Amino acid sequence: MTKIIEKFPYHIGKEIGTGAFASVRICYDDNAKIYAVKFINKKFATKCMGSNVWARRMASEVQLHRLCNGHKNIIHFYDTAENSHWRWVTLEFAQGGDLFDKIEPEVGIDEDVAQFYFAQLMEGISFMHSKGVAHRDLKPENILLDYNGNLKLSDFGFASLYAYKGKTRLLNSPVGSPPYAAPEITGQYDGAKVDIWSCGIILFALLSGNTPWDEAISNTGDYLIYRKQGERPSSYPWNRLSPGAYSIITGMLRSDPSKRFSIRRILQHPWLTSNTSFRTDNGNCSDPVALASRLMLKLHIDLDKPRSSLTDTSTYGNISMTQPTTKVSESDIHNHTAIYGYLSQPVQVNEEVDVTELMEKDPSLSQFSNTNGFIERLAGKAKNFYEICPPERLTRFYSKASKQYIIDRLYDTLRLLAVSLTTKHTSGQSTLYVKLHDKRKCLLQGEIELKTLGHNLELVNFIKSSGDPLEWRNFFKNVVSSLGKPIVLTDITS
Ligand SMILES: Nc1ncnc2c1ncn2[C@@H]1O[C@H](COP(=O)(O)OP(=O)(O)OP(=O)(O)O)[C@@H](O)[C@H]1O
Repeated sequence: MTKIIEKFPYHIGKEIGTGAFASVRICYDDNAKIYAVKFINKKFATKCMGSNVWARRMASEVQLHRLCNGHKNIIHFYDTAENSHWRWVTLEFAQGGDLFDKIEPEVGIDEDVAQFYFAQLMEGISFMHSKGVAHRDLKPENILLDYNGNLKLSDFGFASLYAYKGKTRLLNSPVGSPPYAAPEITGQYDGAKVDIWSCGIILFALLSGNTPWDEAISNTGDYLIYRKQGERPSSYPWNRLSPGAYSIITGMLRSDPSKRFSIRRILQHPWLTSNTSFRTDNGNCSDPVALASRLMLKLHIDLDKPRSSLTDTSTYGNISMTQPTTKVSESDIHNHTAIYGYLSQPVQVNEEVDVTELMEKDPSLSQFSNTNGFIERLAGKAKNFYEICPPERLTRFYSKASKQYIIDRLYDTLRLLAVSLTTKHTSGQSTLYVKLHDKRKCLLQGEIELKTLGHNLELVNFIKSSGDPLEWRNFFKNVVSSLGKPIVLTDITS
């Protein structure tokens, strides 16, 4: 691929994510070293935020991320530069994708796997706090994995310096995503304590596949019930947690920040110190293949069981605090090139793909199987995490139905789910751009890409561009369950 941006030092590959003002793409240098580069369209960011606010936010993100360089559970910051149109930030590429893409909604992951990831999360946060930096936007979108399945914290867009040279200060901007944000976020608050709250919600989501409430900033819904139960709930799903997990989570989710567990107390909690089955002495994963297999074996879509539809997706209000409402107009989202121009052009696919070999090695097929055989077979041959748990999103399926038939059925289903939708057809590929709100009323958007692989085989890929990966998987499950077995291939022989 050619260098097409003035002064840009890397070759540009495919888009791997988008944020409020950014398109994140894989890029590589002349030595084939890979990076994730976050491109910000300066004109667009300035228009939405005002030049002063944007310049200050950018400077702070870069400065604080650089300050937190040097920890194995934090994405490494390399460099930043700009030309007349673009500002770019060069980062370590988290090759394993989103951790929460590998987590089953409403189910979660096994407790020892959660202990492993939670310990890595707390080590990353503890390092940030030792530098005086609060992240303030901890949520599944910002928890990535490297090549070996180790956790990497990303996105310093809302980070803030709360301690410097022994002095601390209270913060006061209401940032974060409602399900993960601490109750005190609307007033003055201690930056370290709001991060601890968010990590408590993340641990709850790791173990149960859901967040405990829509938001804790008002005394309503499930949070109100939690408060009424003296923050010692005994109902489902709290009663599914082991005593140790219950103790650490409720200690982190104390509404009074002065009573909330400190990082020190969390790191010394017996629930965290007692089980180290996946950890080496330096905190990395001791058995990446076993870890990946355990994650994959929890993913399951039962095509014989009808699923309840997404909740009211037609309401377009109440967007996550992280997502400015002035963000991108509806037409901009569906016409991505309006904002990102040639950065968004689809990458070319290799037409000479060997379909049988591809399917035999594709772990995403295992989520439709009722047995563990597929993953056990892969694990028997695998040497690395990514051979079992691939970097590509697992929200995809194969089909032998005709492309037009799949598109028609997708249209029917998406209409029922009140998903906003536009379509683009190019040779050999059709793309449906979707935008909806998840059950927490946070924005979810991405594309459903249909690619003909030959041999009457279509690959249907649900690629999230922004939003909660757990909710994206929920959306995928709803659509796939509604399409059902005649369309979705459940194993390589069907
Ligand atoms: N270093 C990375 N390696 C791999 N993927 C990445 C990396 N950085 C970001 N991404 C992907 O791009 C997405 C958007 O990146 P990021 O959250 O940094 O953008 P943002 O503009 O700050 O987003 P937001 O609007 O949520 O604040 C992430 O959710 C992730 O899927």
